[in-house]
Amino acid sequence: MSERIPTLAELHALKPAQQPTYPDPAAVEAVVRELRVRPPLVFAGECDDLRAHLAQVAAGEAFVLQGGDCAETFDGVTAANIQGKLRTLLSMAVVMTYAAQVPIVKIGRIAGQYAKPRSKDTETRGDVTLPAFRGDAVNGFDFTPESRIPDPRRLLDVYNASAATLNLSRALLGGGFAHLRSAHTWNSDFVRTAGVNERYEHLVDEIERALAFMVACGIDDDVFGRVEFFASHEALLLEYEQALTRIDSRTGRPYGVSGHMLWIGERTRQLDGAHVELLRSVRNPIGVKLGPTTTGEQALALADALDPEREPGRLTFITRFGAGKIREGLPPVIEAVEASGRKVSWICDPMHGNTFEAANGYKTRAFSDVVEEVDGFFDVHDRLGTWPGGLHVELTGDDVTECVGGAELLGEADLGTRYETACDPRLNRNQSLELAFKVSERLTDGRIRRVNPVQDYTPINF
Ligand SMILES: O=C[C@H](O)[C@H](O)COP(=O)(O)O
Ligand SMILES: C=C(OP(=O)(O)O)C(=O)O
Ligand SMILES: [Mn+2]
Repeated sequence: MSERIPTLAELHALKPAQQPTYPDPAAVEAVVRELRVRPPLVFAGECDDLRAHLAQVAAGEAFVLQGGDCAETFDGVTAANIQGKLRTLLSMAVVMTYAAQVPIVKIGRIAGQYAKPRSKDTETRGDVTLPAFRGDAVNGFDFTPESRIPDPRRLLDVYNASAATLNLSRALLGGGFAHLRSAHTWNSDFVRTAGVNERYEHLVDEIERALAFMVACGIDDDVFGRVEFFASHEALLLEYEQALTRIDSRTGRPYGVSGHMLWIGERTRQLDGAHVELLRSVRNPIGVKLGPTTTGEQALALADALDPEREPGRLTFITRFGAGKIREGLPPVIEAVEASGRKVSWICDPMHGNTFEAANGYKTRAFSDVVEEVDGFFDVHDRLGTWPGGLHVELTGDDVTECVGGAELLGEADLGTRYETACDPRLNRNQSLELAFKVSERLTDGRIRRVNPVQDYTPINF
């Protein structure tokens, strides 16, 4: 890990991919100056806590649930929207914890997930071609020439939106919203889907009985009232991320303070690239997305660059091979990393390798492909004797119609009913919960090492 924060000039000299071309460099400098004096959004000590939890994941003693929007939007910073996502994540986590009896490390794709890498620089509608939408952090979603011009002042809006989102999340999760006794209410206005919902209600009934039993035994159930929750996003925009990289006063070492966990995307993980250069300098836990072309050699080189000290919990590989490629493509990558003696966390993103365009033009994913990739992920790890460390998904708290399939049997003709994503199609609440049940079935395959959450994972967490 390099201990010096690279300058923006040094990073730009590395010709970073997927950066906006701002029309006014002076405006960018002014924004960066302003960001540099804003308070950190997260505390470095919290990043250390998450790294410690991820060390347990790498050791096969905990499982990660990481989820949220593909692209957060400024309009989406409302209480209802944030609560909806948290409720979805909490209900998934409770299902997975109860069924699998393994601590679930809860990480949102939230409070910073505003910038998008794109496969094409432009978007064409009819005979009009404009710059692609790159997330609210960069330009506007409206398909007009003015709106698509990158505006650096949006980075200040990202900071403010992230601060507001974190503030509400911290208040809710520390203030009773996440108490296990409330588990029924997280699901109370779900669209009733036969099977999934009943299963959830049944499970929560059992948890309530267990809680009542513990209270009767004299255990204070306040310990089930708080949830540890972490924020993560793709560290894509160098101006924003570098301006929010600070020296921690406790340790004198650099931390990215825009989120607890930062990840490098599939399109920006070049070994000699600017994103690797910036993130190797910070102490946060770091993720790297690995797509279907990844070789064992590349993964190992990334691990050496980003985690030279082999620090437990430092590095997470988020694999997104696609349902049809994971069984062939993932084993050599895991084998190469394992053979080096490294212990990283392996997380499955079953979304990004499974995107396709429906006949009616909607960008979508099939729930069956998502499940197939998750199954492939568990099968590969089972076969290699490695620990399947977690799940990374794009989801929302709303009953949207963006991914086809699932218990509601959404078809391509249904996609237009409620298609609201600003970028990639997300699982809706029912599909998310259904996936949580599938994952917990795989986690209970008789393979998990049972741990005692009270002794091995503090603070107490459901
Ligand atoms: O969220 C991820 C990427 O930005 C997205 O998958 C790219 O999508 P595109 O192919 O529509 O640009
Ligand atoms: C861009 C994303 O993924 P990837 O880098 O894996 O394509 C994403 O997570 O939204
Ligand atoms: Mn996405």
